[in-house]
Amino acid sequence: MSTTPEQAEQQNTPEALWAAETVYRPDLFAGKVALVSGGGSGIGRATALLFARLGAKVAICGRTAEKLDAVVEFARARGAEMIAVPTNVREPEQVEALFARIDDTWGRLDCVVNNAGGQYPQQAIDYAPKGWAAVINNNLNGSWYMMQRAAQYWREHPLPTGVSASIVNVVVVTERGMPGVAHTVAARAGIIGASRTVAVEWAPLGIRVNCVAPGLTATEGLSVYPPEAVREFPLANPMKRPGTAMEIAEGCIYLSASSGRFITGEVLTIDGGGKLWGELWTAGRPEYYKLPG
Ligand SMILES: CCCCCCC/C=C/C(=O)SCCNC(=O)CCNC(=O)[C@H](O)C(C)(C)COP(=O)(O)OP(=O)(O)OC[C@H]1O[C@@H](n2cnc3c(N)ncnc32)[C@H](O)[C@@H]1OP(=O)(O)O
Ligand SMILES: NC(=O)C1=CN([C@@H]2O[C@H](COP(=O)(O)OP(=O)(O)OC[C@H]3O[C@@H](n4cnc5c(N)ncnc54)[C@H](OP(=O)(O)O)[C@@H]3O)[C@@H](O)[C@H]2O)C=CC1
Repeated sequence: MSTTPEQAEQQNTPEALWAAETVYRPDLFAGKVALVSGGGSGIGRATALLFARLGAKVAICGRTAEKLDAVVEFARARGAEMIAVPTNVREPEQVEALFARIDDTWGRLDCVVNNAGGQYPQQAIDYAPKGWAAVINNNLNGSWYMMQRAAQYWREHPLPTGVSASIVNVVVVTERGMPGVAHTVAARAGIIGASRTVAVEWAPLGIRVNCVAPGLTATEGLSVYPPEAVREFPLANPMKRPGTAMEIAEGCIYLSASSGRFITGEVLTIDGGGKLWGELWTAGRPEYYKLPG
């Protein structure tokens, strides 16, 4: 990769993220509360720290308490208000407890970035039913439980007139084939479809619902991909580099902030042009598709 794993790791440290340049003004989210799932690492951590830098009170969730605690400790040491709520988004009762904790702590919620997710690379023809179900449960059902609970929260606790609530679902690019991850493409296409429909149903509640579709992004999440796939990842887009967690975070902020106030039901693709050109073999390139020489 033109961005090496070491460079990606350096860009993704909390220190580097906190110091990274941003176009946004520091009080953009003053008085507002944001929830970021999967906030203990990668894109979720970058988004949570950016919300915090811009004045939001932030709740982060994920399954691993240690990862969340490290982010919270870092942010609090810099004056931010942040809480960690260990949560498996696949479990509706844990999602319920998460929203109760936010309500008890701040009595308000403005923005949800529904970023938690994951999959594993394998040729689709070999997926075990349990593996397909795990990915669908994580990325379709888990994301849905979070969206639905957020909407219920805003139905019970409407924001002041003129202030919209925002849900941003982090998905994948679904317009093109993505060999090796058909299960996640299916799950995320479901979330995109649901988002377009509830963007209409929930507009009367003042809720905007959008998606961000990252292209290949250098995070610790890429460690599950085989080395031959990772070597080819620069071929995934015409810019011939992976995106950074900060580049995806800034897109999530754009849709969450007042900059997104007339945008709902949309998918913002941040992929360096990858859906227009490039090759992505997440489980390695099969013999049939090997290039001559
Ligand atoms: C446009 C460009 C897009 C680029 C896309 C490609 C790049 C994308 C990158 C990312 O999204 S990285 C960020 C996300 N991080 C991850 O994906 C890593 C985490 N992944 C996981 O945690 C798992 O994949 C999971 C399935 C989501 C975890 O669920 P769970 O804990 O319930 O699963 P397991 O108990 O581990 O496994 C259940 C079941 O799943 C099958 N399975 C799991 N891993 C594999 C594997 N590596 N190979 C084949 N099959 C797998 C298997 O059936 C498991 O059952 P058992 O065999 O264990 O009984
Ligand atoms: N990096 C990339 O190239 C791309 C990433 N994406 C998507 O972006 C999102 C962030 O990925 P990225 O930052 O790269 O990778 P990470 O693996 O760093 O982030 C995924 C986060 O989600 C959390 N998570 C996973 N499953 C659950 C669950 N069931 N409940 C709660 N939290 C969960 C993980 O924490 P824990 O394991 O502790 O629960 C982790 O913090 C994911 O949805 C990913 O699929 C989409 C396209 C490309």
